Amino acid sequence: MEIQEHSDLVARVESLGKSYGTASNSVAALRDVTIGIRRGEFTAIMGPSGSGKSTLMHIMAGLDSVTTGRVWLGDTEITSLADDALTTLRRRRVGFVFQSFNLVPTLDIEGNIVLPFELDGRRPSAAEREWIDQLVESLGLGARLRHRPHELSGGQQQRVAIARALATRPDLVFADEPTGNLDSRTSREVLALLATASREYGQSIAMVTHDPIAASYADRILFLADGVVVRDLGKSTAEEISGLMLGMERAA
Ligand SMILES: Nc1ncnc2c1ncn2[C@@H]1O[C@H](COP(=O)(O)OP(=O)(O)OP(=O)(O)O)[C@@H](O)[C@H]1O
Repeated sequence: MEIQEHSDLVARVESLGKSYGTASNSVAALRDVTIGIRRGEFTAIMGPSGSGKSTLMHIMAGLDSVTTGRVWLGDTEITSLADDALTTLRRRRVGFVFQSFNLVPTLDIEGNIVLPFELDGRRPSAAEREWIDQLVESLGLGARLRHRPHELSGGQQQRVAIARALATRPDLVFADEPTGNLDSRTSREVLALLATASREYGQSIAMVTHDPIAASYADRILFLADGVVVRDLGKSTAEEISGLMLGMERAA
């Protein structure tokens, strides 16, 4: 039965192809990709520039359309959902953490963290409020709730973005180079927070990264090359990941 086979997957794509441009001038960003993101895991997506990482992430998050193939978020096939249904689904079931933090500058930290609820036209329930308070506490943001994003350091801003992404307990958090703008010490803190969210709260996370150290925090590492998944690794050290990347570059 399809549902049982895939019940441990929080997102999956089947025979996914994505091309940009016109027929005569077409770029194949993804070619016949079939892959699932496992529930409760922290998955890193790696690969050289132009290998299709962002395209895969955007399609799985319902931010971009497919050329061929099918996409599911949980049990919902999103491939043919109308825009408004997709927007609602994304708001309720997906969280995002970006390299550039993407906080709303005019809102204070509290306002940024509860924004996903506001956008969904509601306020957090008592249980959700408790969860948010717990997140704020564990991310060390308690003293900052009335501050604006520009008053915080980069690492603090990214912690706010993580709190916002986790606040609705989404099925899946997508993190796009979440440490790209942070120094190495702050990067490690942010990565440790993501790993903790996955380990302790069962949060599923898919993170695009170029950085072997960042990927070493993940439970699983998918490597893309030329629009195809070429390796699917379990937890690995930064050295193992670097070695593999070097080998792939030499083979290319
Ligand atoms: N909107 C677009 N229009 C045309 N081509 C695109 C578009 N977006 C991506 N591409 C092409 O698709 C391919 C895959 O791009 P993608 O951004 O997914 O790669 P990536 O692995 O995320 O790269 P990077 O690590 O540099 O961000 C590339 O050849 C890219 O030029």
